[in-house]
Amino acid sequence: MKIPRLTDTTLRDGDHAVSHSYTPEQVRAIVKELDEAGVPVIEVSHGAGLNGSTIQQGFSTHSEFDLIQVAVETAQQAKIASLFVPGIGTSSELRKAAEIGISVIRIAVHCTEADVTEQYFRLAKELGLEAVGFLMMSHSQPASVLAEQAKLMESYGADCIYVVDSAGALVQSGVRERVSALKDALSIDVGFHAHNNLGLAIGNTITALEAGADQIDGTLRGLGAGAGNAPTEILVAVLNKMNVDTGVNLAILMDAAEEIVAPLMKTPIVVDRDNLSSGYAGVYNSFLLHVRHAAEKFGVGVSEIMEELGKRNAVAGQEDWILDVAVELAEKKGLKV
Ligand SMILES: CC[C@H](O)CC(=O)C(=O)O
Ligand SMILES: [Mn+2]
Repeated sequence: MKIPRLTDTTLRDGDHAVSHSYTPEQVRAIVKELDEAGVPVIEVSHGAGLNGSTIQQGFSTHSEFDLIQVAVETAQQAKIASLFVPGIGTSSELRKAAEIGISVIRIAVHCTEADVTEQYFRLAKELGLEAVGFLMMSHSQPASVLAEQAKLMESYGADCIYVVDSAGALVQSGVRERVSALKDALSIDVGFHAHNNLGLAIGNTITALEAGADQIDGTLRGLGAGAGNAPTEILVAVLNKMNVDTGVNLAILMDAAEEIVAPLMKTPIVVDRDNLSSGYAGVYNSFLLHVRHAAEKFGVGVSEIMEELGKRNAVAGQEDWILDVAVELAEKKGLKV
């Protein structure tokens, strides 16, 4: 197995889990430890990417550009990355983040919408950035479709394409097929980003590496959206046991996870019934809060609503389906709506 490049996204995916409340002091403390540990890439931005601080995505307590600036100033060896979702972010935020000093931009779209990324890959390359494609909700399409989408991104100038298991819905065979298909189709790096809704974040990441992935993601203590991500410290521990030397200092990561990140958690990151339902149904975790409200209001189960949304292939932006589904389920049960 080759030595993967590790990106820690505690300060981006983890931003969802702390309700966008990171402070400059917290960013400084986390970047300092990750950098000293030797983590090569550290991602910092609103959880939904640059310019995500809105009523729809949730307002941030501090300007993400201030947080990115702190990260750039603190890191001695690590590259600072940001996430960019076309439609949420615009060229102007991408330019500003590049000016502040990020080195890597990760451009994320639903996994059938690669065609909207062309202008942003081209701009990223003009700005001298490393550009990574992020195919979100990769469980929802077969490997062949992902490979076509990834090839489009490669043609726009991407340096790496990630299979992103946004809903934590993939099992190991699904990861293997998808990563292998991208490895066969592309001549650039392939990455894998896990969520833990089925309890498989670490196992799936190792499977991705066995299938040839070059880059992987983690977050300290698994802090991330939904059931969280693959914990960076556990990934390094497991890779050490497998004699894959990432060069990252495990002791520093364990201390940072325990002493800096664990105290930030409002609730522990666990695979509870609701997170498991969302992963099992393959529904993105941003639906969960609204599904919980609808379930309570109409007297139906969260898992029943999730199952139906999964059957309808709901993707981010279709949250308005939740009420229709809850009402239909309640009516079927003869409940008053
Ligand atoms: C809204 C962006 C999203 O959180 C990206 C990501 O990490 C994922 O899809 O898992
Ligand atoms: Mn994620």
